[in-house]
Amino acid sequence: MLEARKVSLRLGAKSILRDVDFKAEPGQITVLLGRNGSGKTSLMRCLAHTQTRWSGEILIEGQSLRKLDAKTRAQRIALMPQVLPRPPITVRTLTAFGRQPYLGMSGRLSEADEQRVDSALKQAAIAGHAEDLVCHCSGGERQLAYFSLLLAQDTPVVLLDEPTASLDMEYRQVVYALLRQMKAAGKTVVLILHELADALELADQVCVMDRGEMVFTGTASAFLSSRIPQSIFGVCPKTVRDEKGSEYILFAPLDQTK
Ligand SMILES: Nc1ncnc2c1ncn2[C@@H]1O[C@H](COP(=O)(O)OP(=O)(O)OP(=O)(O)O)[C@@H](O)[C@H]1O
Repeated sequence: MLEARKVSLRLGAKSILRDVDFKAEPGQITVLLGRNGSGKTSLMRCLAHTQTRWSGEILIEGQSLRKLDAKTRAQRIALMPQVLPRPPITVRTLTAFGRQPYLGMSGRLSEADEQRVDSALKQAAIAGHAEDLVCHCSGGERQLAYFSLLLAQDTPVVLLDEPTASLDMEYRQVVYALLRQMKAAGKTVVLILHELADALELADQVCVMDRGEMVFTGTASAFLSSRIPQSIFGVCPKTVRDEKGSEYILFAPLDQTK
């Protein structure tokens, strides 16, 4: 469980977040939506404490985020950032970094750590590239390599900032399946997405930010019956049914719906 109470962030003269309340539950996928520049990444960075200049309160499993030391924090919360570095290290070495918060004085991976690295590589469907350099991976492979790192870190809370950006349909489905596995494992999963239809399909909870404020929190169906699609995203949801009777949500730009 991850909770933010009245979180605000000022950077210089700019007010980036204002009194944001946010709650994400274990065993659920919470999707954070909003237009470009609405404050999603800033909020996620505060939640992971990679941005430390926030005020208010953030609780992780009931404990104040500020009171946790860096090692404990890394055992509780993992962040996959929007921009993924391309270091000249292998995918296996990258994944092994996920075990760092658990290493003892020797700094060496135990047998159990090595097994966790192997299982994370397999789970993220990237074991076949374990010895490839991250800097030589394709965009999709790199995304899966960082998923493998996230899995190896074994935290109850995972935060992902646009984990499917630049991925093709096939890789996107792999990532969505991994997110569902994390949810089934009881993790608190929070992600930022721009694809509304995908977001609604995945989300147990939808949160919408606008100009640094949280303007909507609810289920996908509450989102669809609200004015948010029109007022924030300028689109109108339409339900279409295929010949087998399966329903899909499409979003038409407002000026095409008149
Ligand atoms: N370090 C900074 N200094 C000043 N302004 C910043 C800083 N970081 C972010 N901002 C501003 O904060 C606002 C919110 O940015 P943020 O990256 O959180 O938005 P976002 O909703 O994640 O956008 P996107 O969907 O484009 O990734 C933007 O106006 C951005 O310019």
